[in-house]
Amino acid sequence: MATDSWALAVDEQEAAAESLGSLQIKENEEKVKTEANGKAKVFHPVSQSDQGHFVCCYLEDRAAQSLLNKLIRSNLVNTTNQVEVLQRDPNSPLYSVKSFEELRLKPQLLQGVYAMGFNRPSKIQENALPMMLAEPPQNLIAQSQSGTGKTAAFVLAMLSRVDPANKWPQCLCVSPTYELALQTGKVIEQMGKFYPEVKLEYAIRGNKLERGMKIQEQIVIGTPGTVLDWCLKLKFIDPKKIKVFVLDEADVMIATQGHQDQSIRIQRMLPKDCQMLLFSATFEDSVWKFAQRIVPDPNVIKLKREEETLDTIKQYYVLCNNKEEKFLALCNIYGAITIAQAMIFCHTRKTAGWLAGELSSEGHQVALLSGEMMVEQRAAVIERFREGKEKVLVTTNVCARGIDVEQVSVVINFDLPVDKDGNPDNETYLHRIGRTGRFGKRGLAINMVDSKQSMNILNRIQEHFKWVKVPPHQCGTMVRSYRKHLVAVITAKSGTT
Ligand SMILES: Nc1ncnc2c1ncn2[C@@H]1O[C@H](COP(=O)(O)OP(=O)(O)OP(=O)(O)O)[C@@H](O)[C@H]1O
Repeated sequence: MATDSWALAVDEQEAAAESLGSLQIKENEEKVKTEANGKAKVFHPVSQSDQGHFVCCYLEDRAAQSLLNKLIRSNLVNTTNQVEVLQRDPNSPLYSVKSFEELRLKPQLLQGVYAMGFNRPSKIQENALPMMLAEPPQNLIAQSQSGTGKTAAFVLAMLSRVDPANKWPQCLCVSPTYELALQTGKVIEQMGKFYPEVKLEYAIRGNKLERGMKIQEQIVIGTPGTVLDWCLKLKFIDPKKIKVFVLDEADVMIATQGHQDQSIRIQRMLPKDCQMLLFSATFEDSVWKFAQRIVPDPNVIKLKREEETLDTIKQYYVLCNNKEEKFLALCNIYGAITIAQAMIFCHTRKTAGWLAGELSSEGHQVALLSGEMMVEQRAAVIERFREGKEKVLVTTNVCARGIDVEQVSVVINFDLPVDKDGNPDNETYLHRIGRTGRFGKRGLAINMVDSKQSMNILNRIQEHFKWVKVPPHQCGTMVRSYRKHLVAVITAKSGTT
């Protein structure tokens, strides 16, 4: 396919974008005429019902597209002290009053934290750590936005609680997937680098230990099935000696039937006074209630619905008619902006496979990750992506949660997330877009809308999170001033042959 009309030099794009007046942003209007680069253009708006209360920008020529490119680019540029600025803003989830020293961490752990390049704790770290380290130990159910440092928070709690003189597992951390368990394990290794007496074991598929042995490592991280086997069948771990039990991505561990059974069976084997720590970026109401029932007398850190999304992630949607147009729109986006790394989410393995093939034939370095792959293969794909060997990761929901790759600047919902009944999956939406905009970085989330039904899903997601309605005449300035939750339309038809 040709994207030559997108291959404008940056200067040319900027110059065209300066013709601000030529861009028309209208709502509920049947036809918008505009003049750009001296050419008259007719724009065909989507139907009024499609628009809902999103702001629509009709961008069907170079000048208009260039403006959009500029706006998008300006969203992706990070000022050098962005994180520091956010950490001083009381409204930011990265804000903290205290320093790591004031959190009274062991000197070895402080060294580890600083070696990882952390300067100050985030809000969740500042609030949760004193609760997790208090005596006597207290249970905690904690919610904080994606990429705000929950993992680091519970890892520091585990490393602080273990007694390195005791050579048996004392902290057990359960993650929903193999690759997340590996990722969290890496954080434990990095943070514990100056505390070598504390050792870690992975309870994940493929890690075969000799029958009859007892684990000596103080921290065990794993997936629920293997952890259960190691406690119950293989008796590698004595669950009665566990002091801290962490459920990462706790809502999915509770909401998914298989995970719930296994997690509850593990929990029942633990001593009554074992400290329970539950973390996630999202907790659907029913799951939250259930969590409070299974965790005795918990401290609670909960976000308001409107706080769940990050200001630093800008959201757009693209109107298309079918799968092929969605692909075209994707190519246009690639032709228009420089994307460090992107994650593209599809509903089925079949679509993911098709899309990865199409993108590869367009010359993109693409990795494909889906549920039917062996877990070791999946972990290898993520590792290559993390190392930047591939720039695009096409995946299904299997990768929606937790994966932390700093360079991901764009998340694309090729298909919007829906549950098995076809209703919007609000939680998965947040987790997916949270793969970008990690710890103060700016990110873009672009949703492909290809039917009335998918528009309806997007509208319901917007309503669920109480996102702000953007007055159309303010659209351009809103993008510039980074107002919250802007959702604009880029039409799919631009730049096609
Ligand atoms: N205090 C800090 N200062 C600087 N960077 C930090 C700090 N805490 C965590 N980070 C970094 O921020 C990124 C996101 O952190 P982390 O993965 O812990 O977030 P999370 O809240 O667990 O995300 P998710 O909800 O997606 O699981 C990581 O790369 C981590 O190294």
